[in-house]
Amino acid sequence: KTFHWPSPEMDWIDSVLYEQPFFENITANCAARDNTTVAAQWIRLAFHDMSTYNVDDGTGGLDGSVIYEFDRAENIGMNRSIGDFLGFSAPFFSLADIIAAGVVIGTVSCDGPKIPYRAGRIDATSSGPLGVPQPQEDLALLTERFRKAGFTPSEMISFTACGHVLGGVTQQDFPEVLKDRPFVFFNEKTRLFDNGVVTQYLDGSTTNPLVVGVNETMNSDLRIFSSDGNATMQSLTSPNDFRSTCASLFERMINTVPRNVALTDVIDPFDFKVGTARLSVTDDTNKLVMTASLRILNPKDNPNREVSLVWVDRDGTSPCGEKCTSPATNVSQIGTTLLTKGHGKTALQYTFMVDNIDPAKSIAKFWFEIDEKDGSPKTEVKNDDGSGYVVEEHDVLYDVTRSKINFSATQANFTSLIVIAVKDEYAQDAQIRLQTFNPFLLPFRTSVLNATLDPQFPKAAGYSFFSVSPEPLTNSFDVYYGDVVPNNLRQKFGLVFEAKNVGVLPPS
Ligand code: HEM
Repeated sequence: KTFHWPSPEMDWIDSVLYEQPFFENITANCAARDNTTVAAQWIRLAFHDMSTYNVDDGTGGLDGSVIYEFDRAENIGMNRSIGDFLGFSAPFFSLADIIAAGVVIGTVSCDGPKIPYRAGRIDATSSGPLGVPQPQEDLALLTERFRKAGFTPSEMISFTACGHVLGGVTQQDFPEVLKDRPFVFFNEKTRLFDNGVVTQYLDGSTTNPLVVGVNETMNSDLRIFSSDGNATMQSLTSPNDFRSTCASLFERMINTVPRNVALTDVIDPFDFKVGTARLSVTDDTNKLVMTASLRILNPKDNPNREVSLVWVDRDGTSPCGEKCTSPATNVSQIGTTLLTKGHGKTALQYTFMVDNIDPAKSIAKFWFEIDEKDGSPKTEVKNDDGSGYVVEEHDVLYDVTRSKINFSATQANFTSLIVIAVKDEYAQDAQIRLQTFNPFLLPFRTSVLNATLDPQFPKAAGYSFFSVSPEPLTNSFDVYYGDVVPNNLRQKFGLVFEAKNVGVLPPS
């Protein structure tokens, strides 16, 4: 299981799911918030976003339209968690994709089952139709709402039971349901994922406010759970069956997308993952430097292992004898809860820095060698087709050595200066354009900016340096040489966080 490198798209999505602490930290260990849990808020948000689906014409579904629907009565309380989803998106990773990832990551953070994840959702640009089931509605209307969203009457029961495993009812949102307390969990015995919502309902001990509330009209869980004489609820008493039922219904929920949207294959953690190979110009030696990384899944415990990056230059030869070999400069254990608990895997990340690269010959291709130092043959990691990792671009580089990012004291804001190195022979009259992406403002913003020759950076190693400052909170960009058309794309998905110079924004 590996992608054909380079794929900045797969690299990024995989890292949000399996490597980065930032998103999962919000829900780590089934974190509590606003009386409930973050995971419960995320799952409810996804459900409400998905509820605009119309199975009859294949429109709506999980499409991020919820951001245009916060003022609806059916979405009361929904905007409490939307801020959690900002900052992770990219032109190929929509708000809807990260909301879907929230279901997968949130569920696992509360010890729930692993849910397969696909990306590729497309964000709506306006609100969808009404359609979220509400507690005061009668059984016929609730059943119709679930049918319209693609669920049978029996699935409606299981799905609602699974949805109401985590979290509960907030009085401020539903004063008709809760009269005398600020909040009640659907299952008061645990905040974690189990089937108490089913067993307590069946044995009569439940405190679920949508079952035993004083206001019968609002007891929608009771109406739904009992709608087939409890047959479906009785089929969910085995904890394992319940987990797998919920995993597949949550998977259906996050994969309910408009008919014209094609989701990717399931994105499981890759066995070997090669990160971005970033070439830039050193600031003092007139040479190039390249950083790269290799993640190994489920490595044996072996402190003697040696992992090297092997490379050849653009003459197809090697300036260091038979081949150039650079040992890893660092190794660290990485992995989110979704990787470790969800998939039962561990991972080691090896990072590399090749310096002193002759700019005239650069690096044409690299691969990795893993030597366990136990007499077994070395493992070569050479892309999915065995061809090695080919560095295509040498003339227009995202120069992370000169680029700079400035964070505000709280880290809530940041600006950047992005520097692009252009080979001198292409620099004269060059049109360097950045298509930038800001995933912190809703709806997300794309802009096209011109980078201009920057006199503060003298020519070096045969390159001239162009720079531009994107709007604050821009997290990523694509670099074009000429007009913004596919053929002119030179650097895909540069992250401003790769900039080597980190500064502080003056207080505003
Ligand atoms: C007839 C169907 C349903 C009705 C009428 C309904 C209604 C409600 C209500 C009134 C609340 C309390 C929200 C608040 O106080 O802010 C709630 C919470 C919740 N619902 Fe549902 N729900 C239904 C089905 C589902 C389904 C299918 C899911 C599936 C994912 C789901 C997920 C959740 C979650 C996770 C919470 C807890 C939110 C929190 O603690 O912040 N619900 N639901």
